[in-house]
Amino acid sequence: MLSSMLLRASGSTWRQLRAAWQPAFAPASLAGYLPLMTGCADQLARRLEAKATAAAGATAGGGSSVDMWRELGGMTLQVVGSTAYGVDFHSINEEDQAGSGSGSATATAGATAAAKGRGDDGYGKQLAAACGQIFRYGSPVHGSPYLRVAMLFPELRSLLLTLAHTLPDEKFTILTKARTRLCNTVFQLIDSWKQQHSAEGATAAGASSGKPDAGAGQSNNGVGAAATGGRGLSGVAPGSFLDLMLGHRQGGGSGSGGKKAEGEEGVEHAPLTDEQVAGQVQLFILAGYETTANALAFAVYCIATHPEVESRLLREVDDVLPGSDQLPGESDLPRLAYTEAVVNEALRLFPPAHLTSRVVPPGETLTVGGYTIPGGTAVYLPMYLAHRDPAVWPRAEEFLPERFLPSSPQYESLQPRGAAQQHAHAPFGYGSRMCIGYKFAMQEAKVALATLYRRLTFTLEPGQQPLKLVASVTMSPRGGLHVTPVPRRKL
Ligand code: HEM
Repeated sequence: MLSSMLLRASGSTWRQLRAAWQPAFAPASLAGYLPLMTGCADQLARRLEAKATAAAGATAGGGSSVDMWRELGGMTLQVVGSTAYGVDFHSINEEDQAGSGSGSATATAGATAAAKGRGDDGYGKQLAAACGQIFRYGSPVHGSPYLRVAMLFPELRSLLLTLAHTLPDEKFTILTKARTRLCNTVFQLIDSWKQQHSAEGATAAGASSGKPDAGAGQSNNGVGAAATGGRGLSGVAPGSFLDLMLGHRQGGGSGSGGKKAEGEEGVEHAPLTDEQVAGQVQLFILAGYETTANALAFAVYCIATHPEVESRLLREVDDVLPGSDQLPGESDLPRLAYTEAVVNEALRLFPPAHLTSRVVPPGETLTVGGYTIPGGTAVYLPMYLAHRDPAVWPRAEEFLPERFLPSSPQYESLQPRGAAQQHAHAPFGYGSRMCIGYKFAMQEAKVALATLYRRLTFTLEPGQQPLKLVASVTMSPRGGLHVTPVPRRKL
């Protein structure tokens, strides 16, 4: 499954996969995900608010410390997991299930109810459990020693994998079992999707063998139903990433899944196989869960250490969302300009994807800073360092969201300088391999901050400043981010 993922693909396979991904990030699809994003953030906000209030009542004046990085991880996993598979992922702490449903009809609560009604609750739990084990035991830090050695010596990777499969240790066994469970569950979902669509008169046969399912178009446009919990007979919600992928391979018919990618007009790609579809859905979660959680945790840290930024953010949030239970809607997004600037500036100082790479095309050379690099060489681009380069960024080490706020009087004086100016801010990379999910991530981060800060502020626990970092595939706060949530209003 891993070998068929967009991230690892190249050449025409990469173009084929990238085209299949595009519809999931079209404006209509993003608008459809919005209620799920705000619903999950609201669920987390209410849980933290209730926890803080209970703790303050128990010990007069005392608060309740939480690891905000972990909490945000539960929320972003719930968002990408539910969006990806179209089933409720149950990854925000179970405690809040009771508390969340009452105040607002959150999308998640709706999806949960729908899932229970349809008996597909089990899918979400199975997928979430398998993903959890894959994240843990697939990482070089917590996983098998084989993975650590493979990270140090990438050229030995295939040999080490063969060895690991022949003589597996306990952690590798857990990882392979979790991957098998995940694959089986996804294939069940794909089969049920096919059954539903063939029951609707479509021809769903042949895709696994690589044959197009021509003419099996779905009639609904699907967008938004993933978020509202409306779902087809199959248990896969229309408008979810899985639904869009399956629709895409049916030759342009299904929902927004049939749209061609930008610049792809006239280009025909072979339909994706079941295995390729399953691989993309898994990558959607892998790529979108921890990166966005880290970005949000870094933003919370930056806000907590800059009271003037916090005051301005709260003013904007209160202005845009004046109603006591109001969640951000599509028309509110352009009005959350300062919130977006806060996310961008946090991404500059703390880019979760701190490093990316390119390979100089074989047979060509690349000249950088007076050095000539031969073809076939891997070149690493350290975004963390580039984002703090004082030759490029005025007041490089300071947290100043006004850099990203054109209406601010400080804007001009804070812009990056020199030849690198155009790509100086690159938390999502650049060029044709730029992060395909960046609009999804920015929308989620922005509405999550607005929804959380509408109810709460966060005070850092002693010892959290300066922030300690750990960098592996992504960069995250070392040991989490420990804060006390402070409710903004009396309950
Ligand atoms: C704050 C959150 C995120 C950050 C910081 C981030 C960052 C990045 C970076 C730096 C790259 C490599 C770009 C390059 O080499 O030029 C990348 C690639 C990618 N990202 Fe993201 N990402 C985030 C969220 C997401 C989300 C939410 C998704 C999907 C739902 C996603 C899916 C992908 C995929 C599929 C690729 C590979 C694209 C390709 O190779 O064509 N990312 N991301």
